[in-house]
This record gives sequence, structure tokens and C-alpha cells, in this order.
Amino acid sequence: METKLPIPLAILVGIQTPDVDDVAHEASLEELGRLVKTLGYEVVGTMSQKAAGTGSASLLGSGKLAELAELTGGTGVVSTMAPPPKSKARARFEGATGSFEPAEPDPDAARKPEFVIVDHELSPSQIRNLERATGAQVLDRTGVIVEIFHRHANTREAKLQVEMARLKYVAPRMRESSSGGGRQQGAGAGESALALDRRKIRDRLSELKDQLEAVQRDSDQRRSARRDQLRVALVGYTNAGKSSLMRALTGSQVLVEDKLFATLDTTVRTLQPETRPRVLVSDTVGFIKQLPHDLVASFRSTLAEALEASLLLFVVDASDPTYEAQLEVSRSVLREIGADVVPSRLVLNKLDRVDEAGRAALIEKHPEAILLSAHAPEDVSALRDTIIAFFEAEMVDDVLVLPYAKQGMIGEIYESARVLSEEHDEIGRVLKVRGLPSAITRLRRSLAAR
Ligand SMILES: Nc1nc2c(ncn2[C@@H]2O[C@H](COP(=O)(O)OP(=O)(O)OP(=O)(O)O)[C@@H](O)[C@H]2O)c(=O)[nH]1
Ligand SMILES: [Mg+2]
Repeated sequence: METKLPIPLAILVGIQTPDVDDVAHEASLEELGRLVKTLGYEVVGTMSQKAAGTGSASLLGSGKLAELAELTGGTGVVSTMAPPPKSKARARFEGATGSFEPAEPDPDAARKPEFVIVDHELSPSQIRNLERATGAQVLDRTGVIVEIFHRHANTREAKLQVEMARLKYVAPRMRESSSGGGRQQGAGAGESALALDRRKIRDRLSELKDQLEAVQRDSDQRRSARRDQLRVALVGYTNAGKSSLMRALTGSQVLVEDKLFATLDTTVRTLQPETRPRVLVSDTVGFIKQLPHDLVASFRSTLAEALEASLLLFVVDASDPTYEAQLEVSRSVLREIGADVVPSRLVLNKLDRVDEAGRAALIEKHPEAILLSAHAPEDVSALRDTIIAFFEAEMVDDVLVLPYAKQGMIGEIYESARVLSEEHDEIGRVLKVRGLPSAITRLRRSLAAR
């Protein structure tokens, strides 16, 4: 216990712009707090300020900035003479100004928050200014999300994607912070070392791109093998309950956690009890507001699962007061990746946490939605029926003739369609089948080709 590193302490900072109401502002800071906790930091305070925008040079007004610096032990002014926000240097600096007692008997009591975490995307120079004034390390919402993805990525594909997004996030910030002399390099070496760093980053990015392409070719192949199968994808805001539904629908042991971004990789499992043809269910990475653009782009292939599904189940945590905004975020991300054309059903989850009046309001607002709780087996079974009914309505009946010379294809037919009856005549087997039109077209094509 003694040797464990102390949990980093953080102060959250949010600007409430005129277009954001109090509820949304509170919810956004609360969500940021959960993100920060997911990173393993402890939130020790929150500071918010009303302002016209988030573009001012040091984000906060001078009064608020001084207030914040008081908490973090900084000077409160953006001075170019301020040392870089490295904790040792900062401690030395603070010691010199007399505002810090290094010989505090209880180190925890004197600990100041090491991190200031801002609920908006900041420019590199805003980060630098805030760091100078507060003496703390400053992270913005994007930085926090990129860091969480970095820590949680499991598969090789996710790891490569996240490293790319991270380098793209870090590179411009590196340039800015070094121009202020904040980097620890010998005098005069700054610029060339920086150029070297940037070249390294560029090289690394192109290396990652090649590796990613190879990995993606593999996963594209795996996906195209599932092309004509009945596929449904669970999509939606982070922590909505997608993995919980995945578990309940497929009996798989995917990770369920009361954490943002518990799932970063797509999982595909068969709907249970199994149907004919079987239905594949995909669990996908969750969305969040202000999802960094590079991460959206890099998760395109992970989300390709969603794109190729015949049905999207849009999972929403209906017990969250801001669920409407979350739904809108999910919709816009799906629009961005072009998945808004896939048929979808709205699934309002966590109904066990909504009271009678709330339920009535939900039904009135979303009459077409499926209301349920992932924890209620009867609800999950009704959802399974809905999924099956959706595919039944899409399927068509047809007759396939399988010549005796092509009997090897019988397995493929049984995999892709439901065989209603089988008769034998002089040419071969005559099969009455029911399946998705695309699956039947493909079967016809392979029957003709071989
Ligand atoms: N009360 C209640 N809690 C639920 C329900 N469904 C999910 N949860 C809880 O919500 C939390 C998040 O569930 P997950 O299934 O991990 O959510 P997710 O959408 O997969 O989240 P990410 O993978 O982080 O995007 C967990 O603590 C679940 O136990 C529900 O119907 N009712
Ligand atoms: Mg999940």
C-alpha cells in the first residue's frame, strides 16, 4: 500500500456558454467527472464560469483564473517566465515564492490537484497559458477521451487505431508548447529536436497506417464472410447498456461495467436460442459528445459492423435525464459514418430505473420505441422476438435446385437460409427455402457458377 503511487487529483473546469442550459451544463461536467474517474484520477473540485465562448486566450477571466490557481498552487498569471508544469520544477518554484510548504508533516493534507481538466476542446496555446497560470497539467475533454481509449484498447486493430489518433492529437500540441521554450531541451536544440520529433511522428504514423491496413484487410475478409447473414448491431451512447443486452441476447460473457467506454472492440455472437438461419448480434464501441474527430475516423472499421448490419438497435439509457441529447449524438456519429441509412429501432433501456410518470412520458414521446430493461429476462425475450420478426418480414420464399453434381453446397444453403422442404427429382434436390433476398441471390449465383 505504501509504495503505491498516489491517485492524481483533478479539478474540473467548464464554461457555460449562452446556448447551454443549466441541466446540460451540469450533465456535461458530471460526464467529464466520470471520464476522469475512468482514467483513475480523483475529482476534488469543479469550477464553472458563464462566458460568451471558450475561445479566450486563457479560457477563464482573470478573477476565476486566480481562484483556480489558488487551488492548484500556481501564480494565477500567464507569465512567459513561469516554469514548465513539471511537478518537481513547480515545487521548486513554489518553494521560492513562499507559497508552498515543502516540509508539510502530512503530505496528503498539503497536496494540490496536479491536473486541471477542461470540458472543452482547447487550442494548444490555451493549454499552455492555463498550465503557466495554474502550475498544473492541463488536459481537455479530447485529451481525456484519447487517453481512455489508449488505455482500454485490447485488440491489435484497436491499439493501432488509438495510437494513430493519439499521435495526431499530441503532434500539434507538441509544436506549440515547445515554441514557448517549455520543453526540456538544451538551449538552441529546441527547434531541431522538434523537427526530429515531428519527422518521427510522421514516420510512425505512416508505419501504423500500413499495419492497420493489413489488419483491416483481414477483418474485412472476416466481415465479408458474414455478408449475407442476418445481422443486428447494438449501437448507442457509452454506458447505455449495449453490452448488457449483448450478454442477455447471446449468452456471451462480454464485459459489462458501470464505466464509460468499457467496450472498445466489436464482438459478434449468435442470438440464443439459435434460429435458422441464425442471427448474428454485434456489440460496438459507445459514442460520446464531442467524440474527437480522429477517433470517429479511426473507429470507422470497428463500426463497419454497424454499417453492414440489416438492423441497428439504438440503445439509450432512458433513466438519464439527458438521454435525448445522447440519442442525438449517437445519430450524428452514425450519420458521419454513413450508417443512417440502415433500418433501426429505438431501444429505451434501464426502464427499471424510470418511474410510472417517466414511462408514460417516454411512450408518448417515442411511441415506436421498444421499452425494456436489459436485466429483465422477459423483456430480453420480447426483444429477441422483435428481432426475429424484423428478419422474417425481410425474408422471401424461393425454390433452389441443387444438381447432384453440386451436393457440396448443401451446407452453405442450410447456413444462409431456412430450408422449408426438400424433394428429389432426376436433376437433383429441389429445395424450398426462405431467406434474405441478398442471401438467396448469392446462393443462386454460386449454383450457376460452379
Ligand atoms: N438498472 C439498470 N442498469 C443497467 C441496465 N442495463 C445496463 N445497466 C448497467 O449500466 C452499466 C453499463 O452497462 P454496459 O452494458 O456496460 O453499457 P455499454 O453500453 O456496453 O457501455 P460502453 O461499453 O461503455 O459503451 C452497467 O453497470 C450495467 O449493469 C438496465 O436495464 N437497468
Ligand atoms: Mg459495452
